[in-house]
Amino acid sequence: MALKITVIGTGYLGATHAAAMAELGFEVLGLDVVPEKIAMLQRGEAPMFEPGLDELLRKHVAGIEGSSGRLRFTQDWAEVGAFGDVHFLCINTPQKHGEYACDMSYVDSAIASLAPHLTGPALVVGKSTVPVGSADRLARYLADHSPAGADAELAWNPEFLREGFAVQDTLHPDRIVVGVRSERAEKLLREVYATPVAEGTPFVVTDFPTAELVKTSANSFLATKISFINAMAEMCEASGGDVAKLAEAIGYDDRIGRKFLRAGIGFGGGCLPKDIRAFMARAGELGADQALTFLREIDSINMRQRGQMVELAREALGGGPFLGKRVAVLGATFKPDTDDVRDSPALNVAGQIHLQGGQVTVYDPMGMENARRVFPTLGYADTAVEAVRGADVVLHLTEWREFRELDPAALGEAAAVRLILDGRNSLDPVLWRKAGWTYRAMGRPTA
Ligand SMILES: NC(=O)C1=CN([C@@H]2O[C@H](COP(=O)(O)OP(=O)(O)OC[C@H]3O[C@@H](n4cnc5c(N)ncnc54)[C@H](O)[C@@H]3O)[C@@H](O)[C@H]2O)C=CC1
Ligand SMILES: O=C(O)[C@H]1O[C@H](OP(=O)(O)OP(=O)(O)OC[C@H]2O[C@@H](n3ccc(=O)[nH]c3=O)[C@H](O)[C@@H]2O)[C@H](O)[C@@H](O)[C@@H]1O
Repeated sequence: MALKITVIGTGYLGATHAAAMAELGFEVLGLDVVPEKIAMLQRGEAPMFEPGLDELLRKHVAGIEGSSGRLRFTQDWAEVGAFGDVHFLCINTPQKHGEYACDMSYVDSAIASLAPHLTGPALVVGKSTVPVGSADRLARYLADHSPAGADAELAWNPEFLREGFAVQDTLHPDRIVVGVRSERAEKLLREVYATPVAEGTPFVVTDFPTAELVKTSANSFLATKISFINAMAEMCEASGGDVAKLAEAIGYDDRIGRKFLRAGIGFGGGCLPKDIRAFMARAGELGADQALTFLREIDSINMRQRGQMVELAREALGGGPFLGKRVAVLGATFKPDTDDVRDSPALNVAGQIHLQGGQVTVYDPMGMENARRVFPTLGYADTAVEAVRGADVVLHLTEWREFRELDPAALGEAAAVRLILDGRNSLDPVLWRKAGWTYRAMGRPTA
């Protein structure tokens, strides 16, 4: 009989994981503590914008005409405890307020709610990104707080999906990593992931600390590539070089690779920034000073990029205060193809200029609702052209395809001054300059 799977926490990761598990043929029950999310999911609607997810939900959510009926959602812990053979934890692990460390309270609370309801045999599988050592602590908690007959066991299975590609990444991952303490746990996880493994996805079996560290080091490496290229952008800026050409040229070396070498306002989102900070905090606790010092530099280069963008805008406007200047901001999400504005470099830059007296108007194809909620005092427009109307400078801060397809000539009619700063190094300078715009990007020649 097919395994029964529960997914606890149905946000960006969990909603996708639940739908993907149903697609792989399992009976799935998702749980969240936010009633609005459950209500949306029960209607087959994703609680966020993620390409392809609504379609996958509608294909499987029970009660929707023509669906497989394999996917249901609930708020009832007893139902979840009794339902599953494998319980995936997809709970948020944000940065603690005012500290670098990871806030594990949401995961702790979810395990505390689940444990007493488990019926055996039950495998609880952590997917959240956590500080190394957490799985060991949670395994002990589970052993102490689940009913004896439940035979409950913990495994750790970090997730590597990217927002914007979440469905594809979940169904066809680069690799599957599992931290396990028994053959039973490994066997169950091999059963869960039999389809991608049969398609050739590597299945890496390891211990708890390694599984936890694989996740945080993978994100740290990605962050390192971005901060490296941003440091090179500074060198290019100082010497007249072109960081886009430099990235292309070094990227042809297979050992370096071309991905994650786009210079600009740096990385944001609900993961990379908080994950490297949590890694730093944990490195500090463990006395791993090299790791701490190294990651601190990656983080500070990244945060500096946002300030650099503000200074570039100030300089382009002739220096001095932003007071009375009209600034159009294209992009609010932390990257394209998502509505996620968590720790968004674009909103951060927009906010800094606004707080310094600039009259900022933001437009984003998908992130307007979330941006308005977290930054209600910024100005917002319904289209790119409206945002640009009367602007003294245009900042391109999230590289949506819609912005690459804009007609610079038409936009020029709306702007007061044809001045564009490309914070994502992804517009075509030739096209914009041809239409009479002054185009500037960090680490690129001025003309
Ligand atoms: N968003 C992403 O692309 C990826 C996220 N991750 C990791 O996955 C974890 C989850 O991240 P997201 O999905 O982005 O966060 P999220 O905030 O979108 O989703 C977390 C969900 O857990 C729910 N929740 C909180 N406390 C709960 C409790 N006690 N019981 C049941 N549900 C509870 C929340 O209501 C929320 O819906 C984090 O550790 C993150 O670092 C890992 C890889 C990719
Ligand atoms: O742990 C997580 O949650 C996830 O974090 C990242 O995924 P994601 O946050 O969706 O976004 P990325 O595509 O990695 O982009 C992160 C940030 O880096 C920026 N970036 C990316 C690439 C680049 O060349 N330059 C650059 O500034 C993006 O604009 C964005 O702000 C990782 O890529 C995933 O593998 C991981 O699972």
